[in-house]
Amino acid sequence: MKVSIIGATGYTGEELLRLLSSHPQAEIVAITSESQTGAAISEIYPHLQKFYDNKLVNMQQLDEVAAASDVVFIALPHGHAMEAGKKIVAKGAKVIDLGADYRFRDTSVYEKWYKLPHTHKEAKAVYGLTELYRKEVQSATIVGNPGCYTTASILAMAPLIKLQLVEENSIMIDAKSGVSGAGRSLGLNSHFTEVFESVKAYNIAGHRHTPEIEQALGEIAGKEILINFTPHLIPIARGILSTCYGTLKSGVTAAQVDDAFSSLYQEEYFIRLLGRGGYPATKNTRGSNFCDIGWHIDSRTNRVIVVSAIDNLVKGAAGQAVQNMNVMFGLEEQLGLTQPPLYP
Ligand SMILES: NC(=O)C1=CN([C@@H]2O[C@H](COP(=O)(O)OP(=O)(O)OC[C@H]3O[C@@H](n4cnc5c(N)ncnc54)[C@H](OP(=O)(O)O)[C@@H]3O)[C@@H](O)[C@H]2O)C=CC1
Ligand SMILES: CC(=O)N[C@@H](CCC(=O)OP(=O)(O)O)C(=O)O
Repeated sequence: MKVSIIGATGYTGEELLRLLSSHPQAEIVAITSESQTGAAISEIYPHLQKFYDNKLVNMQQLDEVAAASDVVFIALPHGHAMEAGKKIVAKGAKVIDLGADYRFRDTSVYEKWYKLPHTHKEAKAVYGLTELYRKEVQSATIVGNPGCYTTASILAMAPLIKLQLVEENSIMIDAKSGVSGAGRSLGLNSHFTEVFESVKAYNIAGHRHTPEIEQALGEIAGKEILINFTPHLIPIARGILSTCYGTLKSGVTAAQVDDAFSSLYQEEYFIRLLGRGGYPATKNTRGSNFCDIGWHIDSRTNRVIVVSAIDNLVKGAAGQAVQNMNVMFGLEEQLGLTQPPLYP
Protein backbone atom coordinates (compact mmCIF):
# COMPACT_ATOMS: atom_id res chain seq x y z
CA MET A 1 0.00 0.00 0.00
CA LYS A 2 1.53 3.28 -1.13
CA VAL A 3 0.36 6.02 1.21
CA SER A 4 0.80 9.81 1.13
CA ILE A 5 -0.20 12.48 3.61
CA ILE A 6 -1.10 16.03 2.62
CA GLY A 7 -0.52 18.27 5.64
CA ALA A 8 1.85 15.95 7.48
CA THR A 9 3.14 18.67 9.81
CA GLY A 10 -0.15 19.04 11.67
CA TYR A 11 -1.19 16.99 14.69
CA THR A 12 -3.38 14.59 12.74
CA GLY A 13 -0.71 14.23 10.03
CA GLU A 14 1.82 13.39 12.72
CA GLU A 15 -0.59 10.92 14.27
CA LEU A 16 -1.10 9.20 10.90
CA LEU A 17 2.67 8.78 10.66
CA ARG A 18 2.89 7.43 14.21
CA LEU A 19 0.16 4.85 13.60
CA LEU A 20 1.29 3.87 10.11
CA SER A 21 4.82 3.18 11.37
CA SER A 22 3.45 -0.08 12.79
CA HIS A 23 1.14 -0.88 9.88
CA PRO A 24 2.56 -3.97 8.16
CA GLN A 25 1.27 -3.06 4.70
CA ALA A 26 1.67 0.71 4.51
CA GLU A 27 4.62 2.44 2.92
CA ILE A 28 4.81 6.24 3.11
CA VAL A 29 5.68 7.55 -0.36
CA ALA A 30 5.18 11.28 0.14
CA ILE A 31 4.35 13.80 2.87
CA THR A 32 3.62 17.47 2.30
CA SER A 33 3.84 20.86 3.96
CA GLU A 34 3.56 24.29 2.42
CA SER A 35 5.47 26.13 5.16
CA GLN A 36 8.27 23.61 5.77
CA THR A 37 8.93 22.12 2.35
CA GLY A 38 12.34 20.48 2.15
CA ALA A 39 12.65 19.78 5.88
CA ALA A 40 12.80 16.21 7.20
CA ILE A 41 9.74 15.28 9.25
CA SER A 42 12.03 14.13 12.06
CA GLU A 43 13.34 17.71 12.39
CA ILE A 44 9.80 18.95 12.99
CA TYR A 45 8.77 15.98 15.12
CA PRO A 46 11.93 14.63 16.83
CA HIS A 47 9.94 11.75 18.39
CA LEU A 48 9.67 10.31 14.86
CA GLN A 49 13.47 9.95 14.53
CA LYS A 50 14.44 6.40 13.53
CA PHE A 51 10.93 5.86 12.18
CA TYR A 52 10.93 8.29 9.26
CA ASP A 53 13.55 10.29 7.40
CA ASN A 54 11.17 11.44 4.64
CA LYS A 55 11.50 15.01 3.45
CA LEU A 56 8.45 17.19 3.00
CA VAL A 57 7.39 18.13 -0.53
CA ASN A 58 4.58 20.57 -1.32
CA MET A 59 1.28 20.62 -3.15
CA GLN A 60 2.87 21.76 -6.39
CA GLN A 61 3.84 18.11 -6.65
CA LEU A 62 0.35 16.86 -5.89
CA ASP A 63 -0.19 15.21 -9.29
CA GLU A 64 3.03 13.17 -8.97
CA VAL A 65 2.28 12.35 -5.33
CA ALA A 66 -1.21 11.12 -6.22
CA ALA A 67 0.01 9.10 -9.19
CA ALA A 68 2.52 7.30 -6.95
CA SER A 69 -0.06 6.54 -4.22
CA ASP A 70 -2.87 4.05 -3.65
CA VAL A 71 -4.37 6.30 -1.01
CA VAL A 72 -3.83 9.91 0.01
CA PHE A 73 -4.81 11.22 3.44
CA ILE A 74 -5.66 14.92 3.47
CA ALA A 75 -5.02 16.51 6.87
CA LEU A 76 -5.59 20.18 6.01
CA PRO A 77 -7.88 22.80 7.53
CA HIS A 78 -11.41 22.55 6.12
CA GLY A 79 -11.92 24.29 2.79
CA HIS A 80 -8.60 23.06 1.40
CA ALA A 81 -9.42 19.42 0.63
CA MET A 82 -11.86 19.82 -2.24
CA GLU A 83 -9.46 21.01 -4.93
CA ALA A 84 -6.80 18.55 -3.75
CA GLY A 85 -9.39 15.75 -3.67
CA LYS A 86 -10.36 16.35 -7.33
CA LYS A 87 -6.73 16.11 -8.46
CA ILE A 88 -6.01 13.00 -6.41
CA VAL A 89 -8.97 10.96 -7.67
CA ALA A 90 -8.19 12.06 -11.24
CA LYS A 91 -4.82 10.29 -10.82
CA GLY A 92 -6.50 7.10 -9.64
CA ALA A 93 -5.77 7.23 -5.91
CA LYS A 94 -8.35 7.03 -3.12
CA VAL A 95 -8.84 9.92 -0.70
CA ILE A 96 -9.43 9.98 3.04
CA ASP A 97 -10.03 13.54 4.18
CA LEU A 98 -9.66 14.21 7.90
CA GLY A 99 -11.36 17.59 7.66
CA ALA A 100 -15.01 18.43 7.09
CA ASP A 101 -15.15 19.01 3.33
CA TYR A 102 -16.53 15.58 2.42
CA ARG A 103 -18.63 14.82 5.50
CA PHE A 104 -22.03 16.04 4.34
CA ARG A 105 -24.44 14.24 2.04
CA ASP A 106 -26.10 17.57 1.37
CA THR A 107 -23.34 20.00 0.46
CA SER A 108 -25.64 22.97 1.16
CA VAL A 109 -25.45 22.03 4.86
CA TYR A 110 -21.65 22.30 4.61
CA GLU A 111 -21.95 25.65 2.84
CA LYS A 112 -24.31 26.98 5.50
CA TRP A 113 -22.30 25.91 8.56
CA TYR A 114 -18.78 26.37 7.17
CA LYS A 115 -19.64 29.53 5.23
CA LEU A 116 -17.66 28.29 2.22
CA PRO A 117 -18.69 27.25 -1.29
CA HIS A 118 -18.47 23.49 -1.87
CA THR A 119 -16.41 23.04 -5.02
CA HIS A 120 -16.57 19.26 -5.38
CA LYS A 121 -20.29 18.56 -5.23
CA GLU A 122 -20.07 15.69 -7.72
CA ALA A 123 -17.80 13.67 -5.40
CA LYS A 124 -19.63 10.60 -4.19
CA ALA A 125 -18.04 10.80 -0.77
CA VAL A 126 -18.88 8.40 2.04
CA TYR A 127 -19.09 9.41 5.69
CA GLY A 128 -16.40 7.40 7.42
CA LEU A 129 -17.79 6.56 10.84
CA THR A 130 -16.57 3.04 10.27
CA GLU A 131 -18.79 1.09 12.65
CA LEU A 132 -21.95 2.60 11.18
CA TYR A 133 -21.02 3.02 7.50
CA ARG A 134 -18.66 0.07 6.93
CA LYS A 135 -20.40 -1.25 3.82
CA GLU A 136 -20.31 2.13 2.10
CA VAL A 137 -16.67 2.68 3.12
CA GLN A 138 -15.69 -0.66 1.52
CA SER A 139 -16.44 0.65 -1.96
CA ALA A 140 -15.66 4.34 -1.44
CA THR A 141 -13.24 6.39 -3.50
CA ILE A 142 -13.47 9.41 -1.19
CA VAL A 143 -14.09 9.13 2.54
CA GLY A 144 -15.00 12.13 4.70
CA ASN A 145 -13.51 11.08 8.02
CA PRO A 146 -15.72 12.25 10.93
CA GLY A 147 -14.91 14.98 13.42
CA CYS A 148 -13.69 14.13 16.88
CA TYR A 149 -16.64 15.31 18.97
CA THR A 150 -18.98 13.78 16.43
CA THR A 151 -17.36 10.35 16.54
CA ALA A 152 -17.70 10.15 20.33
CA SER A 153 -21.24 11.53 20.36
CA ILE A 154 -22.73 9.57 17.45
CA LEU A 155 -21.31 6.27 18.70
CA ALA A 156 -22.80 7.01 22.14
CA MET A 157 -26.34 7.66 20.89
CA ALA A 158 -26.62 5.49 17.76
CA PRO A 159 -27.90 2.32 19.54
CA LEU A 160 -30.67 4.20 21.34
CA ILE A 161 -31.81 5.91 18.14
CA LYS A 162 -31.57 2.71 16.14
CA LEU A 163 -33.77 0.80 18.59
CA GLN A 164 -36.09 3.84 18.97
CA LEU A 165 -35.63 3.99 22.72
CA VAL A 166 -35.20 7.76 23.13
CA GLU A 167 -37.31 10.74 22.12
CA GLU A 168 -35.33 11.82 19.07
CA ASN A 169 -35.53 15.56 19.68
CA SER A 170 -34.66 15.36 23.38
CA ILE A 171 -30.92 14.78 22.88
CA MET A 172 -28.42 17.07 24.57
CA ILE A 173 -24.68 16.55 24.32
CA ASP A 174 -22.09 18.09 26.58
CA ALA A 175 -18.57 17.27 25.36
CA LYS A 176 -15.07 18.14 26.51
CA SER A 177 -11.94 18.17 24.37
CA GLY A 178 -8.22 18.33 24.95
CA VAL A 179 -6.35 21.18 23.32
CA SER A 180 -4.82 19.15 20.47
CA GLY A 181 -8.35 19.19 19.03
CA ALA A 182 -7.64 22.76 17.97
CA GLY A 183 -4.63 21.72 15.86
CA ARG A 184 -0.98 22.73 16.09
CA SER A 185 -1.12 26.25 14.76
CA LEU A 186 -0.77 28.98 17.36
CA GLY A 187 -3.82 30.77 18.65
CA LEU A 188 -4.87 32.69 21.73
CA ASN A 189 -7.51 30.12 22.69
CA SER A 190 -4.97 27.31 22.87
CA HIS A 191 -2.30 29.41 24.61
CA PHE A 192 -1.03 27.65 27.79
CA THR A 193 -2.05 30.37 30.21
CA GLU A 194 -5.51 30.66 28.68
CA VAL A 195 -6.18 26.93 28.95
CA PHE A 196 -4.31 25.77 32.05
CA GLU A 197 -6.43 25.53 35.23
CA SER A 198 -9.56 26.51 33.37
CA VAL A 199 -12.55 24.86 31.68
CA LYS A 200 -14.59 26.80 29.18
CA ALA A 201 -17.63 26.15 26.99
CA TYR A 202 -17.52 27.62 23.49
CA ASN A 203 -19.64 27.91 20.33
CA ILE A 204 -22.84 27.16 22.25
CA ALA A 205 -25.77 26.59 19.88
CA GLY A 206 -23.51 27.09 16.88
CA HIS A 207 -20.68 24.56 16.78
CA ARG A 208 -20.16 23.07 13.30
CA HIS A 209 -20.22 19.52 14.63
CA THR A 210 -23.94 19.94 15.41
CA PRO A 211 -25.16 19.28 11.83
CA GLU A 212 -22.75 16.36 11.48
CA ILE A 213 -24.21 14.65 14.55
CA GLU A 214 -27.73 15.46 13.33
CA GLN A 215 -26.95 14.01 9.89
CA ALA A 216 -25.78 10.64 11.24
CA LEU A 217 -28.42 10.25 13.94
CA GLY A 218 -31.11 11.45 11.49
CA GLU A 219 -30.04 8.81 8.96
CA ILE A 220 -30.32 6.10 11.58
CA ALA A 221 -33.73 7.39 12.71
CA GLY A 222 -34.99 7.86 9.16
CA LYS A 223 -36.14 11.37 10.00
CA GLU A 224 -34.72 14.78 10.82
CA ILE A 225 -33.29 15.13 14.32
CA LEU A 226 -32.28 18.34 16.08
CA ILE A 227 -29.92 18.23 19.02
CA ASN A 228 -28.20 20.60 21.43
CA PHE A 229 -24.42 20.28 21.45
CA THR A 230 -22.08 22.17 23.76
CA PRO A 231 -18.30 21.71 23.45
CA HIS A 232 -15.81 22.59 26.19
CA LEU A 233 -12.06 23.07 26.09
CA ILE A 234 -10.24 21.44 29.00
CA PRO A 235 -6.57 21.52 30.03
CA ILE A 236 -5.42 18.13 28.72
CA ALA A 237 -3.49 17.46 25.51
CA ARG A 238 -5.59 14.59 24.12
CA GLY A 239 -8.99 13.12 24.71
CA ILE A 240 -12.70 13.72 24.35
CA LEU A 241 -15.38 12.89 26.88
CA SER A 242 -18.90 13.20 25.58
CA THR A 243 -21.88 13.12 27.97
CA CYS A 244 -25.14 12.61 26.08
CA TYR A 245 -28.65 12.92 27.55
CA GLY A 246 -31.92 11.66 26.09
CA THR A 247 -35.46 11.18 27.39
CA LEU A 248 -36.52 7.53 27.28
CA LYS A 249 -39.69 6.74 25.38
CA SER A 250 -42.59 5.61 27.49
CA GLY A 251 -42.21 2.06 28.84
CA VAL A 252 -38.55 1.57 27.85
CA THR A 253 -36.72 -0.65 30.34
CA ALA A 254 -33.10 -0.67 31.47
CA ALA A 255 -32.70 -4.12 29.91
CA GLN A 256 -33.76 -2.75 26.51
CA VAL A 257 -31.15 -0.02 26.82
CA ASP A 258 -28.47 -2.59 27.71
CA ASP A 259 -29.49 -4.78 24.76
CA ALA A 260 -29.35 -1.84 22.35
CA PHE A 261 -25.66 -1.32 23.08
CA SER A 262 -24.72 -4.97 23.01
CA SER A 263 -26.70 -5.76 19.86
CA LEU A 264 -25.07 -2.95 17.86
CA TYR A 265 -21.55 -3.17 19.23
CA GLN A 266 -20.81 -6.65 20.57
CA GLU A 267 -18.79 -7.57 17.46
CA GLU A 268 -16.98 -4.21 17.26
CA TYR A 269 -13.33 -4.47 18.27
CA PHE A 270 -12.81 -0.74 18.72
CA ILE A 271 -15.85 -0.20 20.93
CA ARG A 272 -15.49 -1.22 24.54
CA LEU A 273 -18.78 -1.33 26.39
CA LEU A 274 -18.33 -0.54 30.06
CA GLY A 275 -21.98 -1.39 30.66
CA ARG A 276 -24.74 0.25 32.65
CA GLY A 277 -23.09 2.18 35.49
CA GLY A 278 -19.74 2.36 33.64
CA TYR A 279 -17.55 5.46 33.74
CA PRO A 280 -15.38 5.98 30.64
CA ALA A 281 -12.29 8.15 31.08
CA THR A 282 -10.04 9.76 28.49
CA LYS A 283 -7.02 8.24 30.23
CA ASN A 284 -8.17 4.75 29.30
CA THR A 285 -8.35 5.49 25.57
CA ARG A 286 -5.32 7.77 25.22
CA GLY A 287 -3.18 6.93 22.18
CA SER A 288 -5.59 4.19 21.07
CA ASN A 289 -8.40 3.73 18.56
CA PHE A 290 -10.88 2.63 21.22
CA CYS A 291 -14.17 4.29 22.05
CA ASP A 292 -15.29 3.42 25.60
CA ILE A 293 -18.99 3.72 26.36
CA GLY A 294 -20.91 3.56 29.64
CA TRP A 295 -24.56 4.42 30.32
CA HIS A 296 -26.78 5.31 33.26
CA ILE A 297 -30.54 5.61 33.72
CA ASP A 298 -32.03 8.28 35.97
CA SER A 299 -35.45 6.90 36.84
CA ARG A 300 -36.45 10.18 38.55
CA THR A 301 -36.21 12.13 35.29
CA ASN A 302 -36.68 9.16 32.91
CA ARG A 303 -33.47 10.10 31.12
CA VAL A 304 -30.64 7.95 29.88
CA ILE A 305 -27.15 9.43 30.18
CA VAL A 306 -24.48 7.95 27.94
CA VAL A 307 -20.81 8.76 28.39
CA SER A 308 -18.18 8.03 25.74
CA ALA A 309 -14.42 8.58 25.70
CA ILE A 310 -12.01 8.61 22.77
CA ASP A 311 -8.62 10.00 21.86
CA ASN A 312 -9.48 12.89 19.52
CA LEU A 313 -6.34 12.33 17.44
CA VAL A 314 -6.85 8.56 17.09
CA LYS A 315 -10.48 7.33 16.97
CA GLY A 316 -11.43 10.99 16.47
CA ALA A 317 -9.10 11.45 13.48
CA ALA A 318 -6.02 9.50 12.34
CA GLY A 319 -6.89 6.11 13.86
CA GLN A 320 -10.35 6.06 12.34
CA ALA A 321 -8.77 7.20 9.04
CA VAL A 322 -6.43 4.19 9.11
CA GLN A 323 -9.38 1.96 10.07
CA ASN A 324 -11.19 3.31 6.98
CA MET A 325 -8.15 2.73 4.81
CA ASN A 326 -8.06 -0.89 5.95
CA VAL A 327 -11.76 -1.31 5.11
CA MET A 328 -11.42 0.41 1.70
CA PHE A 329 -8.56 -1.88 0.69
CA GLY A 330 -10.00 -5.10 2.08
CA LEU A 331 -7.35 -5.39 4.79
CA GLU A 332 -7.90 -6.62 8.32
CA GLU A 333 -9.61 -3.67 10.00
CA GLN A 334 -7.32 -3.61 13.04
CA LEU A 335 -4.00 -3.47 11.14
CA GLY A 336 -1.74 -0.80 12.62
CA LEU A 337 -4.22 -0.04 15.37
CA THR A 338 -3.68 -2.61 18.08
CA GLN A 339 -1.42 -0.68 20.45
CA PRO A 340 -2.86 -0.62 23.99
CA PRO A 341 -3.75 2.84 25.29
CA LEU A 342 -0.97 4.88 26.88
CA TYR A 343 -1.31 4.84 30.67
CA PRO A 344 -1.07 6.77 32.95
N1 LIG B 1 -6.89 17.91 15.85
C1 LIG B 1 -7.93 17.07 15.96
O1 LIG B 1 -8.18 16.50 17.04
C2 LIG B 1 -8.80 16.80 14.78
C3 LIG B 1 -8.65 17.45 13.58
N2 LIG B 1 -9.47 17.16 12.53
C4 LIG B 1 -9.34 17.86 11.26
O2 LIG B 1 -8.18 17.41 10.58
C5 LIG B 1 -7.62 18.45 9.81
C6 LIG B 1 -6.18 18.67 10.26
O3 LIG B 1 -6.20 19.01 11.62
P1 LIG B 1 -4.89 19.18 12.51
O4 LIG B 1 -3.88 18.19 12.10
O5 LIG B 1 -5.34 19.23 13.91
O6 LIG B 1 -4.44 20.65 12.05
P2 LIG B 1 -3.04 21.38 12.27
O7 LIG B 1 -3.37 22.83 12.39
O8 LIG B 1 -2.27 20.74 13.36
O9 LIG B 1 -2.29 21.12 10.89
C7 LIG B 1 -2.77 21.64 9.68
C8 LIG B 1 -1.94 21.16 8.51
O10 LIG B 1 -2.43 21.82 7.35
C9 LIG B 1 -1.38 22.58 6.73
N3 LIG B 1 -1.95 23.87 6.33
C10 LIG B 1 -2.40 24.85 7.15
N4 LIG B 1 -2.92 25.86 6.42
C11 LIG B 1 -2.79 25.50 5.13
C12 LIG B 1 -3.13 26.10 3.89
N5 LIG B 1 -3.69 27.32 3.84
N6 LIG B 1 -2.85 25.44 2.74
C13 LIG B 1 -2.26 24.23 2.77
N7 LIG B 1 -1.89 23.62 3.92
C14 LIG B 1 -2.17 24.23 5.07
C15 LIG B 1 -0.29 22.71 7.76
O11 LIG B 1 0.93 22.61 7.05
P3 LIG B 1 2.08 23.68 6.89
O12 LIG B 1 1.75 24.85 7.79
O13 LIG B 1 3.32 22.96 7.32
O14 LIG B 1 2.06 24.00 5.47
C16 LIG B 1 -0.48 21.44 8.61
O15 LIG B 1 0.22 20.36 8.01
C17 LIG B 1 -8.51 19.68 10.04
O16 LIG B 1 -9.46 19.77 9.01
C18 LIG B 1 -9.16 19.35 11.36
O17 LIG B 1 -10.37 20.03 11.53
C19 LIG B 1 -10.40 16.18 12.62
C20 LIG B 1 -10.59 15.48 13.77
C21 LIG B 1 -9.82 15.76 14.96
C1 LIG C 1 -10.74 21.76 20.82
C2 LIG C 1 -11.14 22.23 19.46
O1 LIG C 1 -10.93 23.38 19.09
N1 LIG C 1 -11.72 21.34 18.67
C3 LIG C 1 -12.15 21.62 17.33
C4 LIG C 1 -12.75 20.41 16.69
C5 LIG C 1 -11.74 19.49 16.08
C6 LIG C 1 -12.33 18.69 14.94
O2 LIG C 1 -12.69 17.55 14.96
O3 LIG C 1 -12.57 19.46 13.91
P1 LIG C 1 -13.07 19.21 12.46
O4 LIG C 1 -14.52 18.98 12.45
O5 LIG C 1 -12.76 20.47 11.77
O6 LIG C 1 -12.36 18.08 11.88
C7 LIG C 1 -13.21 22.72 17.29
O7 LIG C 1 -14.00 22.84 18.20
O8 LIG C 1 -13.30 23.36 16.24
